[in-house]
Amino acid sequence: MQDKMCIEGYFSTIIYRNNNYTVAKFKTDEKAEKYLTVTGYIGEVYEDFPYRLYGDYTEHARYGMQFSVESYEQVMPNDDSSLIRYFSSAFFDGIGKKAASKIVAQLGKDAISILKEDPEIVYQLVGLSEKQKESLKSGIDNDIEDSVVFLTQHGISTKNILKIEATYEDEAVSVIKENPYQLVIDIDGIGFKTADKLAMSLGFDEMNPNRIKAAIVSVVLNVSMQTGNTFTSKEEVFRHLVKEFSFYDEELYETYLSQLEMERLVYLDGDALYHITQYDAEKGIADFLYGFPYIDVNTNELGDLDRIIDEVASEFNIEYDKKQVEAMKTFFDQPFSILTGGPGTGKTTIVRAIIQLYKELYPYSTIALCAPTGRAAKRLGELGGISATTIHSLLKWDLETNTFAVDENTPIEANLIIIDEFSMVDSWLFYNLLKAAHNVSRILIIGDENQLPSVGPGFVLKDLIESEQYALTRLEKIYRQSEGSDVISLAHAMKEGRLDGLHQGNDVKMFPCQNFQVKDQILKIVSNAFEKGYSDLDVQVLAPMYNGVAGIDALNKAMQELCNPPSNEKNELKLGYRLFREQDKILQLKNQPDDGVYNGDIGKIVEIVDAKNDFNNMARVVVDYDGVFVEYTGDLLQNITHAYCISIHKSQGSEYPIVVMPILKDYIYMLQRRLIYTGITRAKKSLVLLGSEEMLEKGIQRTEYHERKTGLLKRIKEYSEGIPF
Ligand SMILES: Nc1ncnc2c1ncn2[C@@H]1O[C@H](COP(=O)(O)OP(=O)(O)OP(=O)(O)O)[C@@H](O)[C@H]1O
Repeated sequence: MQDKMCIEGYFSTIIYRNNNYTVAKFKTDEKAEKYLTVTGYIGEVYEDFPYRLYGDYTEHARYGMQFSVESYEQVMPNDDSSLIRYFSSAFFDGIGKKAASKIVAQLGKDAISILKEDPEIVYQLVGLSEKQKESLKSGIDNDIEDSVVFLTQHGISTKNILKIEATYEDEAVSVIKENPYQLVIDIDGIGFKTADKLAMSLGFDEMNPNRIKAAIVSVVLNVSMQTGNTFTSKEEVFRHLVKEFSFYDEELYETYLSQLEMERLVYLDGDALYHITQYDAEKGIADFLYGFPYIDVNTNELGDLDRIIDEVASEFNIEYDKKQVEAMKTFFDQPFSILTGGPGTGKTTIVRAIIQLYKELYPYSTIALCAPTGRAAKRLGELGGISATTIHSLLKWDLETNTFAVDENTPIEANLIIIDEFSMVDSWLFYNLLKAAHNVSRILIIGDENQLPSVGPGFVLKDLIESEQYALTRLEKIYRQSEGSDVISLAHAMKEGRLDGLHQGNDVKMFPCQNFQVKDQILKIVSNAFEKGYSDLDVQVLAPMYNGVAGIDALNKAMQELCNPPSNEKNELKLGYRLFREQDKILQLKNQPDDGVYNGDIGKIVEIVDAKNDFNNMARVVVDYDGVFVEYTGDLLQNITHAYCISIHKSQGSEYPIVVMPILKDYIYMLQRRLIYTGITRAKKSLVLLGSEEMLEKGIQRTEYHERKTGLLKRIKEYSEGIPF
């Protein structure tokens, strides 16, 4: 901070504000009315309080000299005029310029610190009404501004300061001084590292119990997030403590674990160690489903179901087979049911029928259709004549705090919830959905049980099915006969560990090639597809890893050259090792619900504005996601990457006309049946596999590899066996 420029003055006008990114007029000289435009992440500021801003002057091509703020702090007013301005500000209700002058005249230039130290002094002031004295006392008591100064001094970013203030209000400084690691627990977005930095600068000891306990909680959560397992083991966490924190005391470790368990930060189940959020999620799911539904469901009208199914069949001009009819009846018979099946087995067909039947049977009821990704939600919405949303937007997720506005107190206002692509739903998200579903009378989940599990911890679909406690319809007959049906046959064979039809079909091709040849082969295939009229959005290359000659990064670079070469007409932006260009195919990496764009969505860059041409002095990228335009600046730019080649995990929930998938020896540690199956079932029309058939064969034989450790099945069983816990 020391080597940064520093200016002092008052904020006068906020010109622009978006997620705390602020452009403001800042008065640097009150008498001369001198203003400067300042930009940066700035929280709530007060007009009548002087501020000290740290940062740099920047010359803006269009708007001239500006000051880019890196951090800021309030300055205690200490001359007559700024003190009078302060005491007559909105902080002190009922105190005007006259009364403020009296305060300053009696207490002098240290008025603020005198009042802070001894607020009772207000009663000794003369010339103020009782009301004014009370107002002075309560206004001065406001500690928030001290916390800004304190946190700034300890290197906490402005963004995090805003979150800390919102959570602790007046208590911020005292909470942090006592235990900075409390931030990890209370503030989403502040991790162990940030809190640790603060603690170290406050002089905390490396072996401070709060530090080691916070480290344990953070390791437990990180291991879960990295592995997808909902729990880890006591031993594994201890190994991390030894390696990363030089903590060797096993006895003390046990003590800390018991304390953390009592504080409800972790949960121990034998040797299995859960982060409390993961335990609560699994227990909460089992608990909710055990008692579901929580309201009376009237099933009297169902006498007519057979007739109405016939009506719907003729309306849609289809003859449902026995299993499909059974699926519909099960849905109406059971409040919670699961529909599973591979591609082309009629899942969509059944959902469409169920929606129609439900509307006829319960014309005044409402249906919430949702899916974990934006793309899947869009597809789902197209079939039922009802709009579908992502689960996150159904629950009104708040990105900043990672909380849901729709919850047990503000529940989902629908009678039926249908969730598609359920294999992608993790345990924590499902729990949050169920918590808000007490007024719902029916839930239907649909998913392909052979696909990869969710990115987040848990394997909910698998556990629910394996528990055998819930109504399940497994669709097996393949109906799709048209384009892409060879892909579907191959997928179904793969489920049994076979590769039927790999060389016979028209829609599936396998070309042998070595890893160093993959790039050229892909470029050839993509060029051929372009010649046939396909666009780069139609062809999706999928790979399981990022590094190496045939990794995602290298393939993206090569494909960018082919699909979107440099041109004078296209603006570019370099971000780290990536070079974005207008017209690039882009992948969204995170959920951004406010912008209507979600993890896994694919779009095209329509505009890149260089920082020097931007009003806010920030580089800007605008991406078009099929009509939804999203603007990225600052940190948000981390949320996009190139999408010519993406990971199989990221492709979950999406489908593409042509999928090209290298299967190479390089990927040996990644290849397993669920991964390959998920990748190939993304192909709607054709699938091109490149590489080694031997690796493909090996991969699909690997079924237990990387299987997740979860506790949901056990929790469900405990409930069904009536074991209280
Ligand atoms: N009983 C049936 N009679 C005739 N065609 C059917 C029947 N059931 C489904 N189909 C047809 O089979 C095709 C695949 O069905 P559907 O799209 O519902 O399957 P899906 O399981 O949702 O597949 P995917 O997961 O690939 O989207 C569709 O064209 C559908 O019209």
